[in-house]
Amino acid sequence: MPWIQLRLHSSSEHADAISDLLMDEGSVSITFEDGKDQPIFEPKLGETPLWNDTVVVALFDADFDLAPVVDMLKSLPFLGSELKYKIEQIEDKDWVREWMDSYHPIQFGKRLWICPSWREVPDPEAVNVILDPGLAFGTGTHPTTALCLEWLDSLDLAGKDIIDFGCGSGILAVAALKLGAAKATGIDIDYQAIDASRDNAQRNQVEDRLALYLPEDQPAGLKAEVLVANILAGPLRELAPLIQALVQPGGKLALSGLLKEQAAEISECYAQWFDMDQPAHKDDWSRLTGVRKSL
Ligand SMILES: C[S@@+](CC[C@H](N)C(=O)[O-])C[C@H]1O[C@@H](n2cnc3c(N)ncnc32)[C@H](O)[C@@H]1O
Repeated sequence: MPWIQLRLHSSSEHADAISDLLMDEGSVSITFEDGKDQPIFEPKLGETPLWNDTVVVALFDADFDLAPVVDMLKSLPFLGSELKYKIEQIEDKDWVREWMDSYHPIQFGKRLWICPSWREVPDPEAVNVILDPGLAFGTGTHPTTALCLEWLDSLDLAGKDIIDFGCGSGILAVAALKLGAAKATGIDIDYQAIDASRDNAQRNQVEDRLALYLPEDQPAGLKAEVLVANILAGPLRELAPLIQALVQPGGKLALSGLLKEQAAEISECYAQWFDMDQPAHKDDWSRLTGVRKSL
């Protein structure tokens, strides 16, 4: 069945109220979009922050008369006759099929592939991680994850233990295990990430070598030979004393999730414990690596 879609510009303050009114009027679905390019990094758990310029997108059945709805919106004091809106016909599509079609196997470095379960594995001899997009962050399509996967592929992980700090979907821990790591520990503040990591480890038959913890449950004295953390510059800075203590002397560190302009500051911060390398870049993002000094 085709649909009609009403798009209108609003603010973070009024978007929820408009959404409720449009649902009352008969909209079958509402989504919010960024009206300008204002990325929202790392919302706190339980928070759903909106953009200053939020576009409310409401979907209606194709035969729905939108004129009274637009009149109602124009009568709202916070929208008024200046209301910026657009009405579009939406052709009917198999949206699930469309979404699935947009995911393909991706190669990272020389040996590693991340493959959605519904695709054929391009190279059965490669190190293949089967992973479907889900609620937790980490499919490999984001440059910050890609930088970590390329780094893991470049290491000799055979027999090593690794910590994936901020494990999200578990993609890095599972990839490390499939690349030969003996055991991995995933840590995340989000229950959904712990569940997703467990599911992805099971799908890849490495669950017996993956331990998962919320930070408060993490064992005392935990240390590993390799640590990877893809969690944005703010937490990397704040958690530096904690993160450095998780790496054994001579152990390897990779930090990702920082923008190019943040790399020098974060590198300097970790240089008190690690011999830091030059950053690697992908798009606007940087990855820092280093080796733990024997302090
Ligand atoms: C950008 S995602 C990275 C996911 C995955 N490791 C990847 O590389 O795609 C960051 C993850 O770090 C988690 N996180 C954020 N702050 C954290 C903290 N203080 N301690 C542990 N995990 C944290 C988030 O819940 C999220 O799952």
